[in-house]
Amino acid sequence: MAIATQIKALLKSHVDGDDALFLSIAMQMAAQEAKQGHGKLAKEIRDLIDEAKSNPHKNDTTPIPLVKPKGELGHLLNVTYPKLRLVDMVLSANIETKLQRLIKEHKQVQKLRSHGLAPRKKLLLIGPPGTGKTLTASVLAGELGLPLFIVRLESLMTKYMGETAGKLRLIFDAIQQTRGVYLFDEFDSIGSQRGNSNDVGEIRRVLNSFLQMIEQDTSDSLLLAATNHSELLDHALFRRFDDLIEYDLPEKQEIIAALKSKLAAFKTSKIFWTKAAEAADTLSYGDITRACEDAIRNSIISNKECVSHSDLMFSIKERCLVRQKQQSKP
Ligand SMILES: Nc1ncnc2c1ncn2[C@@H]1O[C@H](COP(=O)(O)OP(=O)(O)OP(=O)(O)O)[C@@H](O)[C@H]1O
Repeated sequence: MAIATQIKALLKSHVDGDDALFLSIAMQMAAQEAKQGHGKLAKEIRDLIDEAKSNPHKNDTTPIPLVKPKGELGHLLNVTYPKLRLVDMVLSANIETKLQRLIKEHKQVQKLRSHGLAPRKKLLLIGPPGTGKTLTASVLAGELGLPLFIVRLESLMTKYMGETAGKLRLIFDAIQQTRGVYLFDEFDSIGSQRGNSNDVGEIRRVLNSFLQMIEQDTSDSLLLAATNHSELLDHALFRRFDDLIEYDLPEKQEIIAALKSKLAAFKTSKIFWTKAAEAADTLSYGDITRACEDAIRNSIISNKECVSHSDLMFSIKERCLVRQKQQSKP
């Protein structure tokens, strides 16, 4: 049977991501077993080595098999397999740099680990609605070939708040067991420092459980928390995250890029992009997406072959009115 030093060497080569050394130690073990008369075991090890050689890990982002949470976990997590890429987003230079760095770190996780380091993996995403926080989670999952798990907060925060810490435990066990991108959307409902006076003690307990679990997490999963209300977050939370990404409404050039990208699926006649961007300057990316979809939909329904400048301006103005009404609500 294999001796402890060989097992140690095997594990070390695995941690270092040194496949050649791993297989060579395994070959030595097969030879040793054969010498000791364990022919069947030796053959089984050699067959496994042959299989590993003919099917090497291509890189660290080999897609993992499809998973679907079952039982209680199925109520808490919603899984998808996004195919989106960074190029599908319009990004400020600052956010793009941060996301590219994160993707590189996760694609080269073994290299970092061989130096005793871990990739950045706990991100706090803050910013107004429709500015790309959820889209970022999809893009990271798409770029890394990982499943995206969105935590269903309405199932987590039941009226029986005492159950919430147990449910959080289930989620953190899944984070450990299944590598993926895990998004806690509307995170302020857990991370808030306030709460109404009845449940403030319970919310505090849930927050403390979350803080403990995030601190103890040693998985290779990415853990994202997104909120539109960073001002409500407990200050203790900020330092538990490896990076903070701040989203904002798009600037003029970003609006133009978003309009062009969202209209790309349909023909357009001459559009005055700067004028359209000026009209849309209070809108989020989410609103711009809807305005473009409205304009395309209207053109199709009216049997037009393309979206004209006035069609687009009409849809943008409609969206601006919706936004104004939302903002005037108390
Ligand atoms: N940076 C972006 N580039 C291109 N499209 C974007 C971008 N951000 C958002 N969108 C578009 O807007 C839609 C809504 O964005 P998303 O759901 O990511 O917003 P959010 O910040 O998570 O909002 P909320 O806080 O309301 O959940 C996306 O599905 C996408 O079509």
